[in-house]
Amino acid sequence: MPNDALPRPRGEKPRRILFTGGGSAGHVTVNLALIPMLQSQGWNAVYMGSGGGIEKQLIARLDDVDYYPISTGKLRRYLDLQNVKDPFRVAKGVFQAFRLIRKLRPDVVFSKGGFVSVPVVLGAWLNRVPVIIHESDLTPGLANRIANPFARKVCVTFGETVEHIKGGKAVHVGPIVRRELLRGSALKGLQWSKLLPGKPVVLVMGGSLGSRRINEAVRRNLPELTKAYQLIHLCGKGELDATCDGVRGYRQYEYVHEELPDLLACSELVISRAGSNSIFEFLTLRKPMLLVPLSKGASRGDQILNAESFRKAGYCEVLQEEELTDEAFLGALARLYADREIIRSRMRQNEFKDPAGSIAALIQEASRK
Ligand SMILES: CC(=O)N[C@H]1[C@@H](OP(=O)(O)OP(=O)(O)OC[C@H]2O[C@@H](n3ccc(=O)[nH]c3=O)[C@H](O)[C@@H]2O)O[C@H](CO)[C@@H](O)[C@@H]1O
Repeated sequence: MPNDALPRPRGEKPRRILFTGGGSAGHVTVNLALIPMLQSQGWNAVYMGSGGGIEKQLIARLDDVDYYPISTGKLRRYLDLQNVKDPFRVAKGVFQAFRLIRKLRPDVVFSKGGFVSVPVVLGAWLNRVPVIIHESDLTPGLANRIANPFARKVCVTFGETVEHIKGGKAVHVGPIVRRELLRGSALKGLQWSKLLPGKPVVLVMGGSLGSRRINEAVRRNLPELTKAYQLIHLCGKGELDATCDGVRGYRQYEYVHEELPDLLACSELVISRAGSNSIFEFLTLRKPMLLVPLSKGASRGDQILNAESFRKAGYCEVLQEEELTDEAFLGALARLYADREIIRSRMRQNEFKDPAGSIAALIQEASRK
């Protein structure tokens, strides 16, 4: 924990904002986009998350953001011995968050959700610090549903989400996309991945943690896939497969950071899970997508709804996990490639009006009250 966690007299400049959110990158990347923007407007940003989660690693890559780890428990939907211990961990987290927030005295808390955010929201509420929540999925996650009564506003990415948010707190702002993603260079992407110009590149991204189902489908079909495409496969931590290393036109990486903009720029199509941040990034960059949403058995089914909304808008092909045969997979990708221009023209009709600016305005407003 940083040493400068000292009380700060109210009214002293700059204003301080406490961010939280974690568990997977999808609960952090919105914060990664907002933090530099708010810092440039004079805010002092601090972060509260778990001691060992991905949020800690991702926030460490930013300048001037002090990180405060707290105890946290997972909100599981399945039976597990940890379920007995976790309520105690969450209670400890609430206590830690309460004390830290009393010390740090932020003007406002911005929560991107994920299980680690619940103690922080409660700690803020107990200190009477205004809370703004962000929900990027079509239906709210469990953490955000628990946090809703303690929040002033809930910013949402999908228009359809407004009706799922209780208390009339929803504000439809649209997707928050990291600015650097818009500045990719196709040439650099090809050079970095050592792929060739002229043959279409498909980027495979199974969400921030990777997806075994997608990884297996891609690797099983490599001989067929590499006839038509080159592949950049972001397969998730611990999911590299050394037996595919020499395959011509195939590159695999566990997770990429600053290379992602260039890799996206050189990709014609994307195969992905249907995590909300990822698919809105692909939409913003006009990348036709083949989506394989996480099944209801393994989640609350939010990705199925995210994917269905994009399918209706004509941005993607969708295959449910149980439909993921080799024939269906290759067929859907071939259709996507054939339809890529029409899909891109539909995507071009979709313009979002400064979502990050709308959130900044809500943050300013909440911090004044
Ligand atoms: C298994 C699980 O619980 N998944 C949830 C999680 O997904 P997940 O954490 O995968 O979230 P998203 O797909 O929304 O976002 C992933 C983020 O990681 C980034 N990225 C990914 C790979 C990489 O190599 N480099 C990189 O920077 C992407 O650009 C994106 O910004 O949060 C999403 C948003 O609430 C939900 O929709 C998902 O259902």
